[in-house]
Amino acid sequence: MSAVAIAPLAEPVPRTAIVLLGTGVVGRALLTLLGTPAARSLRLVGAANSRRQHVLADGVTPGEVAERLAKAREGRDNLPLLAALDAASATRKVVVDATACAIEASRHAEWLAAGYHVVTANKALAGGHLSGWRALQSATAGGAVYGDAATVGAGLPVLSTLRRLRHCGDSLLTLEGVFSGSLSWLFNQYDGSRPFSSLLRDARRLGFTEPDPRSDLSGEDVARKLLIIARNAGFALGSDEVEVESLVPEALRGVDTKAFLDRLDELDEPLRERHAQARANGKVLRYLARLNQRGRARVGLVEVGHDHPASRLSGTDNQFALTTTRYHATPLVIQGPGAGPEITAQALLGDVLAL
Ligand SMILES: NC(=O)C1=CN([C@@H]2O[C@H](COP(=O)(O)OP(=O)(O)OC[C@H]3O[C@@H](n4cnc5c(N)ncnc54)[C@H](OP(=O)(O)O)[C@@H]3O)[C@@H](O)[C@H]2O)C=CC1
Ligand SMILES: N[C@@H](CC=O)C(=O)O
Repeated sequence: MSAVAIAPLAEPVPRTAIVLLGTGVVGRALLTLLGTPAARSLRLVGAANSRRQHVLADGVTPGEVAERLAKAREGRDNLPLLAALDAASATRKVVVDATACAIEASRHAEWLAAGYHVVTANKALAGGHLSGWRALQSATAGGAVYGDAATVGAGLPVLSTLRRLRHCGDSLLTLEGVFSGSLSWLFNQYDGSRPFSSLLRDARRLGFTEPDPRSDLSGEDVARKLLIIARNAGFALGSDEVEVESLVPEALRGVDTKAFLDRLDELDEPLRERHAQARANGKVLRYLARLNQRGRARVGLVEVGHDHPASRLSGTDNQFALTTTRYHATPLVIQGPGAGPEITAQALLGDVLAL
């Protein structure tokens, strides 16, 4: 039998072309998923970190991104990335934002208005000033989709559930829970036997914290999630309307990230005292977020009894208790791991595939 040469199949026009901003812990986990069969309908045409980018309209191999970026010349410009999306002739063009960069987030509305879908783990726009949220609402009116599942609960079905309830005429009355995976992980195991700073180093190493962990400890990241949920529920809540308790000592608020990381031990004594006080009261510490029926919002550290639902969480568990006009006798509770690169990347991939 003679061997028959089979001509390679012409590369089909991809249905969805994507560019990835951010190749940190979440971005890298997404690159891994882009190499799996689940992502076969997608073509990655560019990727960037804060300093460099690599663009190829014919397709970038996800597994080669790190090497390509390392070899690329220094310089960042989003225009070639958007041009690669246009040149791919795909049915859908998607910018995936896996950065924590406020400047990139400030461009989301502009990209949407230009017809690019945006899928984001970056909460800075939707959870920032109300004007940014309003700009997003106007920008999606043209049909481009804002994929935001990763911004709350690292992809737990919170926003999708809320939208579904609203679609049926239900309304959110109150919201309460633990919205931070890193703070959940920290307080679920902090018993005073190990310095808080040592646990925080582990949380950072495991990819649970924000690039600057002060975004978690200051309550800012939790406040953003509360704002995103509240706004999706129809509350036009301004970022200055959330009362936020910061766990970052005054002296560590203005220093740069490196200096902060070098001085983590300064967190230990104040938290040891809070923990001892809670224990003396027969309680445990949990960082809770609350929105009441009058729209009053607060995030902060609370002593809760052992009968409180948040006292029974483990790992990075988030917990969202939604009381609505129809879930009013007991709340609808969504609970599960709320931080980590792999689940967050999956939330991004899910939003891209859902387009
Ligand atoms: N970790 C988690 O569990 C979760 C994270 N998120 C969100 O995911 C996002 C990313 O988090 P994470 O991966 O942990 O953070 P990392 O710090 O690990 O990664 C951030 C990445 O963004 C890159 N970056 C910064 N500015 C720009 C820019 N202007 N253009 C392109 N790339 C840029 C950084 O570049 P460089 O490498 O050069 O520094 C880095 O690669 C954050 O918004 C976070 O809130 C959401 C849910 C859960
Ligand atoms: N740093 C965040 C990650 C997800 O948004 C958290 O701890 O929840």
